Amino acid sequence: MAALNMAALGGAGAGASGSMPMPPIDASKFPLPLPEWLVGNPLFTAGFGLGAMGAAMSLLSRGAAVAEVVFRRQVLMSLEIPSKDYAYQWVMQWMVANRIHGSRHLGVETTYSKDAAGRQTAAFDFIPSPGRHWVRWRGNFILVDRARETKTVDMSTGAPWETLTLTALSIRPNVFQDILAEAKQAALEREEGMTIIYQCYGHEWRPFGNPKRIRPFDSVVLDSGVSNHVFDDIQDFLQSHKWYLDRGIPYRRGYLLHGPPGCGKSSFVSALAGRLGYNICVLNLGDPSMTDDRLAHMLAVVPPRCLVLLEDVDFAVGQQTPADPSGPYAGVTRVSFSGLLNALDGVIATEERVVFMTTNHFHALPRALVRPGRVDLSIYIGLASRSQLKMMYLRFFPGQEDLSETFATVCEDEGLSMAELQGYFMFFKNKPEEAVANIKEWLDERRKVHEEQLQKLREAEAAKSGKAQFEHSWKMEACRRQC
Ligand SMILES: Nc1ncnc2c1ncn2[C@@H]1O[C@H](COP(=O)(O)OP(=O)(O)OP(=O)(O)O)[C@@H](O)[C@H]1O
Repeated sequence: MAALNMAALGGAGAGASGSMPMPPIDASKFPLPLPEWLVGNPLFTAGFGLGAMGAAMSLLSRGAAVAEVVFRRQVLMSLEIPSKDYAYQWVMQWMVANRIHGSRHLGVETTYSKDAAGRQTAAFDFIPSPGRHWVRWRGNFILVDRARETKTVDMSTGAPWETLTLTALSIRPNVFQDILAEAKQAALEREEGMTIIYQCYGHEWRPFGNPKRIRPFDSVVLDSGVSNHVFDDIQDFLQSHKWYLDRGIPYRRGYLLHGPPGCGKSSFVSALAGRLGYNICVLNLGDPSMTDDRLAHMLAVVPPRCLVLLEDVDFAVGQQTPADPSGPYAGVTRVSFSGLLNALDGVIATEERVVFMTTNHFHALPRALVRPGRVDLSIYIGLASRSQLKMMYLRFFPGQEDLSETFATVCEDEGLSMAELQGYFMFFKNKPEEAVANIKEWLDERRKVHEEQLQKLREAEAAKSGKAQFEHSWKMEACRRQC
């Protein structure tokens, strides 16, 4: 077809350049006898010559295309990495580290961090924008094509699908394995000493913010022995995969941390994850877009080496159906209580996971939720005990054993949460004596505030019951009149 077109063009061209003298054709060289008037016609000879050139060029271009295919197949090799794959982000960062060549189209990724003095600094990383880029790596030139799908998007995130295609000469067959290994190693090093917090976006887990520095295990001060008890339990679980499999027991473990607010439930999960070298997937049952199906799905696709943290698990209690209009959280939550039970330990529940649940309302939890299989270990994390008061004081003011005793004696029966204590100590950085000297006054003030809050609550309750009583008597009166 291309050849025909060229010939046709050639003919037209010949017409246009008809004034150029063309050499006469030797009629004896044609396989078929041509009439004399045609052989001597300059238009015919010019068209014939151009047609032959067109055919030759078409052959050449076909040959080049075939040669390219052969070259690509034999000499080049390529690797496709879809954006859904873990390696995608690793390779993007690898490109940043290895500098991108040959492109003026770069994107910027800004990261904020704080130095030791609390100053905020911003760092810019140039990432490859969609298009072709060259990366020089260990003497090899790698062509990277970042292609963005324009017609379809990832329904779970709304982001367009993307693919990275790496192309390299195949003289080094392991080049891609080496690149992936290096990119993965660099990613692991970046994450070392860090905890990644994952949140769900649509139907997948994505890192939330920058990785956080690991919280030291002993920075969460619990009553004596509690931290180590949980740590030993989870260590034992993580080493018992085969034991569970051999006995046909689903390989999963559930922990429930309960107690008043601000006593360290979430902080403890974070410190525990850091000590185990795990990351955390946070699930929020109060998320209005969370449904029973989505909850089950998210628990099924938890990334490796992650603890799942289900905060305020009492949120789903009382919710009969996902959209129960009479449920206590009507219009707020969509996860039904039975949906939660099934996701944790029902037919659809998946294996291989560690779930931490937290609640401030342990007594509101039905037994179906706290039974073994869903909750295997339940731990009370309460208000500051004497030993916690002392330890917390010593964390802020190391070496002040005597003062820590005095401090603990004053606060012992006050029902302080660790969060309150932390807030108090922040006022007295490096002033251990002042922290002790001011504590009585602070406690008096705190009692006064609590008393005021309690009074307001009582008044609100009284107003509510008064209104209810009035409504009740009004209805009774209406009923009596009707009768
Ligand atoms: N036991 C503790 N040891 C050290 N710090 C603590 C402890 N408990 C709480 N804190 C501090 O108090 C703050 C709140 O703690 P955290 O969120 O872990 O409490 P929580 O029990 O999960 O509260 P809530 O039930 O309201 O979610 C954090 O800044 C944390 O550092």
